[in-house]
Amino acid sequence: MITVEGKAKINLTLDVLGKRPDGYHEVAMVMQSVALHDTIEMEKTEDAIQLSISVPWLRADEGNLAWRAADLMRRTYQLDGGVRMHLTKRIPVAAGLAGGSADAAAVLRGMNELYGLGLPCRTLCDLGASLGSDIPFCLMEGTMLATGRGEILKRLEDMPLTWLVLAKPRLSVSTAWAYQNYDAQGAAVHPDNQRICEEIARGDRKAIAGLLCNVLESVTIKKYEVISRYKAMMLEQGAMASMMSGSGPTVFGLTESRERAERIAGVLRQNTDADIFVTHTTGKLTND
Ligand SMILES: C[C@](O)(CO)[C@H](O)COP(=O)(O)OP(=O)(O)OC[C@H]1O[C@@H](n2ccc(N)nc2=O)[C@H](O)[C@@H]1O
Ligand SMILES: Nc1ncnc2c1ncn2[C@@H]1O[C@H](COP(=O)(O)OP(=O)(O)OP(=O)(O)O)[C@@H](O)[C@H]1O
Repeated sequence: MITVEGKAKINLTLDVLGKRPDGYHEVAMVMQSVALHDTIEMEKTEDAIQLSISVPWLRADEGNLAWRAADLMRRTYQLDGGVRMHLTKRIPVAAGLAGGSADAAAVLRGMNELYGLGLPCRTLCDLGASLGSDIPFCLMEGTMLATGRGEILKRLEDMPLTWLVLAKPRLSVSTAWAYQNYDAQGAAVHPDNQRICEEIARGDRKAIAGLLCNVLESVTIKKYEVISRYKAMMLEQGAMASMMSGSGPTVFGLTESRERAERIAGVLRQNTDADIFVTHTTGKLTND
């Protein structure tokens, strides 16, 4: 039996450059992995794919991205067996943190290892991209500039280790809905991706914090005002900067220390009904 991990991500920036003929949007965004992760135990079976999950409310059948990733590997490489998996879910679902993508990435890695396929990361990324735009990033981890529909990745220097607070309101946002509504309203402010990449290369945490920008934020805030409230609370409590991740609704606040992150988390836990996590940024996984 092996145990694999899938880490959550946050978007330091997210820009939408236009709508494509295939229905996806052309994006340019800086993505960052964080330590909050799901764990999947995996062992070979004769032929079935079996999935159990630590929470009852998430489907454990062929609709689950972990299941679909295992099935994709089995079909693509005509494997002569299946896999039994147990998923310990910690990353909030439909939260803008790529939880499902993280699980799929972990299973792709796990099947590669269990079946001794020896596939390089870039092959797993190509396969992963067919299941979801965020999956290639979840395979690479660290700090990346993502373009195309999010699957074209350029490795950046790892962002300097930064503690952060995550606040997940008790609501879920559909990614497709957020992109669709963006088309109707656009955004007044766009991220400066070139500058943030330069500041990441310099390792200037404060400058990075000053450049956070996500064009989907105003779309989701329009429907769920609570997001602005959590942002304001984090800033009042001394976060360097605060922003919604991905299509939301999770809000993250970057902080100067673990102590500050814990303090902000304490205030949010007392004054809101959001799910609150304290975590930190993590670096690259492979030497691609
Ligand atoms: C919001 C982000 O999480 C930011 O990192 C990603 O762009 C979304 O990545 P994801 O959840 O892996 O998205 P996918 O599963 O590939 O797509 C879900 C839906 O989101 C919309 N979508 C997604 C990515 C993209 N570049 N343009 C889109 O319009 C499409 O309607 C698509 O059907
Ligand atoms: N293993 C999984 N974990 C979480 N959600 C899953 C999983 N498999 C399928 N899903 C479905 O995928 C949808 C999106 O969940 P996910 O947690 O990946 O969203 P997200 O954090 O908003 O992702 P992103 O940031 O990539 O847009 C949910 O509606 C959920 O039912």
